[in-house]
Amino acid sequence: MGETEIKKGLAGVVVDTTAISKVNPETNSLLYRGYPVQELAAGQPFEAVAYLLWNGELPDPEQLAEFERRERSLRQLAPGTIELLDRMPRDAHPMDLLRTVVSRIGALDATMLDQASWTDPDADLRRATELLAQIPTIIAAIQRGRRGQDPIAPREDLDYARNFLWMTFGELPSDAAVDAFRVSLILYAEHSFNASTFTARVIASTTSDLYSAVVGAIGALKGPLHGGANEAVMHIIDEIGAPENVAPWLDAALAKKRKIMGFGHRVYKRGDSRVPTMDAALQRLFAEGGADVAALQGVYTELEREFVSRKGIYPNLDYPSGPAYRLLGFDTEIFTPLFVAARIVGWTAHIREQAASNALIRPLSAYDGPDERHLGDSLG
Ligand SMILES: CC(=O)SCCNC(=O)CCNC(=O)[C@H](O)C(C)(C)COP(=O)(O)OP(=O)(O)OC[C@H]1O[C@@H](n2cnc3c(N)ncnc32)[C@H](O)[C@@H]1OP(=O)(O)O
Ligand SMILES: O=C([O-])CC(=O)C(=O)O
Repeated sequence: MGETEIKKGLAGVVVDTTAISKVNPETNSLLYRGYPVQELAAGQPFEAVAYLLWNGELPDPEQLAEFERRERSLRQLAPGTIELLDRMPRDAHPMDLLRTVVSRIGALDATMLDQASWTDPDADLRRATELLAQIPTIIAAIQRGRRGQDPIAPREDLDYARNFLWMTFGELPSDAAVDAFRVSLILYAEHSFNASTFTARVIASTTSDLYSAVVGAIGALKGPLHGGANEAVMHIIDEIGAPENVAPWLDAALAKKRKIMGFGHRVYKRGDSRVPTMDAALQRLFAEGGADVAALQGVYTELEREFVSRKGIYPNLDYPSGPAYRLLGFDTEIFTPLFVAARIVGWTAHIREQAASNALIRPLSAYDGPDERHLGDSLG
C-alpha cells in the first residue's frame, strides 16, 4: 500500500463544510446555526428548533404559528399505512417497520415520477415537513400495535411533543415528562457529520431523492454503535438489574471486551456536550418516582460512576435518553425510532445543504487483495 495513509472509519477527516451545526470537542459545545443547544433546550419548542435548522434563523411568532399550523395539518397517514403495518410481523423491529413505511411514503409521492424534482429545494422542504409530521404518527401506531392496541388519531390542538405522547399512550403525562421528551428531541435533532447524516449526504450526493437518503439514514442509525445505543443501554441496565450487580457485571463484561453501550464517542473524548442537559431532565423524571424507579436510578448512577472511574470513557446522549424513554413508558425497541423522529430534522437539513453545493461523494481505497492473476494461470 506504499505511503498511502489510511484513515480507517474516516476518523479525523474533514470532508466538507456545513453551516447547520458545530460540534466542538475542545469547548465541549454544540451549536445549532450558532445557538448553544442548551439555550435552545431550555425553553424553545421542538418545532422552533426544526424551523431554525431548516431555515437558518429562529422563527418570529408569526412564522412559528404558521409552521406549527402546517405541521399539525400534515400528521395524518396516507390510506393503507396501518394495513401495511398490520401485514408485517408484529414483532419485527420497529426500525425495520419505520424504514419500510418511510420508503412507501416516497413511492406514494407523485413528484418522484419527475426526476427533475428529486433535488428541488422547495419540494424537499415540503417532503421534510411531511416526514416530520408523519413519523410520530407511524411510531405511535407501531408502539400501540406491539401492545395489541388500535392507533389513536393525531390531534391538531396539541403541539408536536404532546400530540406524539397522546397518540402513543392515549393520555398526557406530567409537565415534567412532556418537557423531558421535548428536551430529548431538541438534543437529538442534529449532530453534524455523524454516520447516519453522512449516509444521507452520500445518497443525496448521487442526486438521488430525499426519501432514499432518509431510508438509508434510518438503516445507519439502527446500528448499536450509533443510534441503536439508546436501546442497547436499556438492555444493559435491565441485564444488570440492581446497583450492587454493577461492579461484578462490569468485571465480566470488560473481561470479554464487551463495549459498554451509551459510553464513548468518536468526536467528544471528554464528555458529550448534550449529556448534562438530558441528565437533568432524567433526574426530574426520577424525582417523580413510580414503579421500578429506584432500581433504574441506582443502576444508571452506579454504572456511570464505576465505568468512568475505571476507563475514563464518558456517557454519550444515548445513556440518559434510554432510561428517560423507559420512564415515559415507551418499549425499549421504540427508543431508536424516537431518535429518528428528532433526527429527521438534521438529516433533511443536510440533504438540502448537500444538494445546494453538491459533489459526488466517492473516496478512494487502497487495494490489498491478491496481485494481478489470470484465469489461465491456475491451469498450470
Ligand atoms: C448518538 C450516538 O450515536 S453516540 C454513540 C453511541 N454508541 C455507543 O454508545 C456504543 C458504545 N461506544 C462505542 O462503541 C465507541 O465509543 C464509539 C463507536 C461510539 C466511538 O468509537 P471510536 O471513536 O471508533 O473509538 P474506539 O471504538 O476506537 O474506542 C477507543 C478505545 O476506547 C474503547 N471504548 C470506546 N468506547 C467504549 C465503550 N463504550 N465500552 C468499552 N470500551 C470502549 C475502545 O475499546 C478502544 O479501546 P482500545 O484502544 O483499547 O482498543
Ligand atoms: O456524532 C456522532 O458521531 C454520533 C452522535 O452523537 C449523534 O449522531 O448524535
